[in-house]
Amino acid sequence: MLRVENLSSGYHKDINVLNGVSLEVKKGTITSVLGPNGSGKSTLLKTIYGYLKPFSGRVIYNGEDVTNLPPHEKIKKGIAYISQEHGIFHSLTVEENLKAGMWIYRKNKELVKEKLKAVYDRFPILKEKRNVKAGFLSGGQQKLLQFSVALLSNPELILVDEPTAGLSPIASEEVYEILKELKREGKTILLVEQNLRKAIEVSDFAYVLELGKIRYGGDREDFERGLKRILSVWGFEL
Ligand SMILES: Nc1ncnc2c1ncn2[C@@H]1O[C@H](COP(=O)(O)OP(=O)(O)OP(=O)(O)O)[C@@H](O)[C@H]1O
Repeated sequence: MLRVENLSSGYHKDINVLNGVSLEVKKGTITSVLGPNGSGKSTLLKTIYGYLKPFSGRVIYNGEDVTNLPPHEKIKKGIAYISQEHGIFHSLTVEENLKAGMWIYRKNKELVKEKLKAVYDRFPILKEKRNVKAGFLSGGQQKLLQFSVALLSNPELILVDEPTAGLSPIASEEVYEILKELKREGKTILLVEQNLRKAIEVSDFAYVLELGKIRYGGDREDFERGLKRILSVWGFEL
């Protein structure tokens, strides 16, 4: 579904954060990108989504070269992005955030109502808090709202950047459950996650990124062999 070919990218000309990254995300899978802090995981998602223009390389989505499409065009193609911190407006209520996310459907009142109902059926807590400003929600509830806004466009592929960063263990568990549920619904997920044990548990494939290069890639059985050793070199326990 998604193929990243030899992607190089960064924030300043001449300073590469990604140095020729290649990877593949198969339809219906959860694929993780793991790696130490600063290895370029977030930069990779931002480049795939179009927030950053790559220096070289290509992003192929469903056979089409989408390398230079900006984010709003990526959404139309069926790609969504859930960033670490952004994506919701703290001064707007839950419902206002959802409505803002449905701006393009605003004239179709029935559709807006239907989509709101779908969100509230999936996450009843958001219905309960629909008139609360997003900034007053707990970290876990804000994450649910972020997922809900991203899902409004009915994406096929969701890029998710460290969804459990700063969350309590209980809220994190809820996020992993959402990821598994989305996979069961047929969505494809490219995940950057700090909790290696959990990332591997929910993933079909994983790649290890180090200093802007893919050092390793494999499926869950491979994790047990090579990957465990690589991760232990960084001092991570699995
Ligand atoms: N907006 C920015 N401007 C300049 N440099 C940046 C910017 N964002 C990240 N970088 C640099 O790019 C490199 C990779 O950062 P990135 O956030 O992609 O890493 P990461 O693997 O996601 O790390 P973490 O796990 O800490 O989030 C780092 O050296 C970082 O300092």
